[in-house]
Amino acid sequence: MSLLATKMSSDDLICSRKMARQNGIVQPLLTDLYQITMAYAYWKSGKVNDVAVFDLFFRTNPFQGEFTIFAGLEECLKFLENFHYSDSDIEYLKQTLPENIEPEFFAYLKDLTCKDIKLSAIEEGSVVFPRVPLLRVEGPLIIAQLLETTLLTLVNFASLMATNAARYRMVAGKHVSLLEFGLRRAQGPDGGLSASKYAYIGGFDGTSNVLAGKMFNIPVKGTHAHSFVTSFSTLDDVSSATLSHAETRAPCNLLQLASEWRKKVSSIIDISPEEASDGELAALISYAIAFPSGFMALVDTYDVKRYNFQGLPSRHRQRINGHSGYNSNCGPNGPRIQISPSIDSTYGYSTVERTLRSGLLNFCAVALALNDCGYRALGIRIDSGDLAYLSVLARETFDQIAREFQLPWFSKLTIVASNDINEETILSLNEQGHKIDSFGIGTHLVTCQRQPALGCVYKLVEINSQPRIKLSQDVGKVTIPGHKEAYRLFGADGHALIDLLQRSSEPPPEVGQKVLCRHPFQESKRAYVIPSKVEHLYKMYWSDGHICIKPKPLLEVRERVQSSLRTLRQDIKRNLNPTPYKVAVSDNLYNFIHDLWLQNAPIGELS
Ligand SMILES: Nc1ncnc2c1ncn2[C@@H]1O[C@H](COP(=O)(O)OP(=O)(O)OP(=O)(O)O)[C@@H](O)[C@H]1O
Ligand SMILES: O=P(O)(O)OC[C@H]1O[C@H](OP(=O)(O)OP(=O)(O)O)[C@H](O)[C@@H]1O
Ligand SMILES: O=C(O)c1cccnc1
Ligand SMILES: [Mg+2]
Repeated sequence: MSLLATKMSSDDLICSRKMARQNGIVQPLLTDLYQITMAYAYWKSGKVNDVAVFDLFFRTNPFQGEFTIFAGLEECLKFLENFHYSDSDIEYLKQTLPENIEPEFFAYLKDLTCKDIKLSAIEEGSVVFPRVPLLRVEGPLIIAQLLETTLLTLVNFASLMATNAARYRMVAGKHVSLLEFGLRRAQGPDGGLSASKYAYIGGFDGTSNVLAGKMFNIPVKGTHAHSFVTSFSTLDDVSSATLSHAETRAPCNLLQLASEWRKKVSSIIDISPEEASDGELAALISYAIAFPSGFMALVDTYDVKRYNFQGLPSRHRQRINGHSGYNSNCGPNGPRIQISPSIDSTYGYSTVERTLRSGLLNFCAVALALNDCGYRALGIRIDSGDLAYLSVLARETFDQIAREFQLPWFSKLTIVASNDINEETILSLNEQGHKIDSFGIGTHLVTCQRQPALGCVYKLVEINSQPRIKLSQDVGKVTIPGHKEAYRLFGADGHALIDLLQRSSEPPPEVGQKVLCRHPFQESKRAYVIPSKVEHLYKMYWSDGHICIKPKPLLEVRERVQSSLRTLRQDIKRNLNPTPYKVAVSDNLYNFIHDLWLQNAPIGELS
């Protein structure tokens, strides 16, 4: 990956690790009012010593998929560690809650910590499935209840984002670089920061978000914007054209060199230099002088819309799909690129042609001038038009130049594509064939446009050792009661086969031993499984007032996502109509659920 990236010294790395701290707004008051009013009502009704078990789980996988990535655990642990109402929090609550609240309740809140809470969880970065609790919170009812909203907000978006990012990684393949460019379009500053963190965990390679880079030690990368190009009008805008040669340090006039190269290249790729924008050339020269070793140019500024046809109805714009006219051939004066006829040729140049005529020509001229000064350009970014078609044309141009001037590295220049990209766009680009090395993705990724919430819930499943069930007309919403364990059973081929929930009092399933796995609600759906491997999904992460298992660094969580995804069969991960992964309960738990269900469901009377 060769986008312009910042360099970090080891001091910086230490500093950024120290900075990997709890987001400042995560604190006990980041909750719903009803948690605190319930806490008071529990306290008033003598429930201070009640002990509860809550499960945090979701009911459906997002994005019409059949898997989810669990994320947010590290933040949950930091939240438990720092849980404490400050004096000003207490003061605020005194002013906000009704006047009849007894002062002793505030004294109780003031001393509240999570020291009596136990938190068991699935490892962060694991693939997870509906109904299998991601977190199990045990401890005093009041404090366990007070944690609900904050734990949900920490897990819901994190898991949704990590899943979204993992899906982009799956469709893009492992050799394409994925950059998160979403901060400007995210759901506010905190949404943007979380999106950068969990996009990285899900498989993105870097972010343009500088604070995320500093706080979480994520590689920060980027190119430049259209405004940089449009701020230059003529070649006179190049204030200083001198660049020291990389090795000899001799002064080189980049403006002169680039202008000469533009003439030479234009004859080779059959584009007239008069058609290229001088302002754009001035901008690219200036950027190259600022970053001679990191020259990455946005080449689509002067496209048909911006240059010639402002306000043209969109139906007249260059449209996507269906291009077939790209291929290179050799003309009478040497190699040529054949440009396909533009769809809206009646209106002048299409985006495709304009991008080639101006941006690409100017880029090649500056890249070749930089080469004369001992530097290698990095590549281009395309942010409009038919990304498949343009990337192929750009690569062909690079290949032509590589051949013509014996510069093999020119063929390997990076092509970055951006502009409203989503999963479907990448799938479609793959189908069409493209030469893109890197996708810059913002809006669809960070806003999770296809599904904006995961829908994790936090349900009471046991109180004072008594199971609790929440009934619903909708069977899918009936909770699975009691203190449970979760196991992942692997099949003979090594893939994960089924997740099994059991009562904690039951012995764990064993390798090679037949286990009856039952659908939690449909009696006839059951199967025997002889696991080749059994993975106990829960570990205790928080107990006795401290973190028991240190959260792994982000990079390891990121690797965990990929290794966990590899345990899933391909048909469960496929984009279209994936096969559902099975989640089952043991026979014992099945009977327990249904006995409790009958006990709790009143018998109606017909009249
Ligand atoms: N070859 C392609 N196949 C499928 N989708 C594509 C292809 N090329 C681009 N796209 C997508 O098509 C959409 C094009 O949107 P839009 O018409 O707004 O862009 P544009 O024509 O470049 O205009 P603008 O200059 O305003 O950005 C984007 O979402 C882009 O990601
Ligand atoms: O399209 P997204 O997936 O949201 O990716 C981020 C977008 O943000 C930038 O555009 P913007 O028009 O804000 O600025 P620019 O001048 O750099 O293109 C960038 O060029 C992308 O188009
Ligand atoms: O660096 C970039 O190219 C970038 C950053 C944010 C948004 N769009 C593009
Ligand atoms: Mg843009």
